[in-house]
Amino acid sequence: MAKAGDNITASNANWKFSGEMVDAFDDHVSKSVPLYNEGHAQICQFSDYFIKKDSTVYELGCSTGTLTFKLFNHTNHKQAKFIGYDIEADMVAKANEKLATIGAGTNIKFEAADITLVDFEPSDLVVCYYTLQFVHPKERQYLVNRIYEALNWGGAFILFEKVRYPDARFQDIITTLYNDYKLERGYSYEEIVTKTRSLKGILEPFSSNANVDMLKRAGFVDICSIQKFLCFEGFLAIK
Ligand SMILES: C[S@@+](CC[C@H](N)C(=O)[O-])C[C@H]1O[C@@H](n2cnc3c(N)ncnc32)[C@H](O)[C@@H]1O
Repeated sequence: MAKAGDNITASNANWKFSGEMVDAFDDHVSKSVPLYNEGHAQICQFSDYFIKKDSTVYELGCSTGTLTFKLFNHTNHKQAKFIGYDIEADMVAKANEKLATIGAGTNIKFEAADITLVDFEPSDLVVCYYTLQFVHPKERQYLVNRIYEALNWGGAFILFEKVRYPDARFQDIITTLYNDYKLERGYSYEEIVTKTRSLKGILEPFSSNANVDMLKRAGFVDICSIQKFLCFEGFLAIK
């Protein structure tokens, strides 16, 4: 195991969202994902158009629940139902610990579940914030199809993903600039390489176009890009 920054250790092709990672996660993700907090704020602003008093709202891959809490705190519709799923029981335990301390009542629920297997109820808003990239490509289209099916007419799917660029020159430039971004945030060369190696076969970004094509194949017609910084992009798709 080698250092991947923020007290996280990792090894080749073996990145994990469990164990020691859980306590370090909030710090690590907000430092390593550009515009992490700004993306959350933007999603809260968009959510005003979709969350109603009888809505069900999903966060798929909720980790420690940070975004679900922000959505709940932001909305005027506290009666709406918020469901956060994460495949890692350790992450869900942390989210539930936070839920117990803020006492948000029973409208927020965190559950350990594989989002490729859960049955979704009709929903007005589904958010996947840097999660779909960890779902194996063979499962991804099927999951997005089911998200589309679960959405009520007029409901939204907000998808943020690490993305690839359409040709080698752009990809090369962006990868180098993202490495610079991490160096500027205090990560060492060793930590940056360790993390990159640990994500082999685990984080598989699609290009921007491939994400849009996947959304279209699922049935979405109205799709727009809502944020982009280097290789990090957010999409809003409305059913
Ligand atoms: C980068 S984190 C998401 C960050 C979070 N949305 C936020 O705003 O802080 C990705 C999360 O997706 C979860 N995940 C990956 N594959 C999953 C799956 N098949 N089902 C549920 N959760 C999954 C991981 O356990 C991890 O907690």
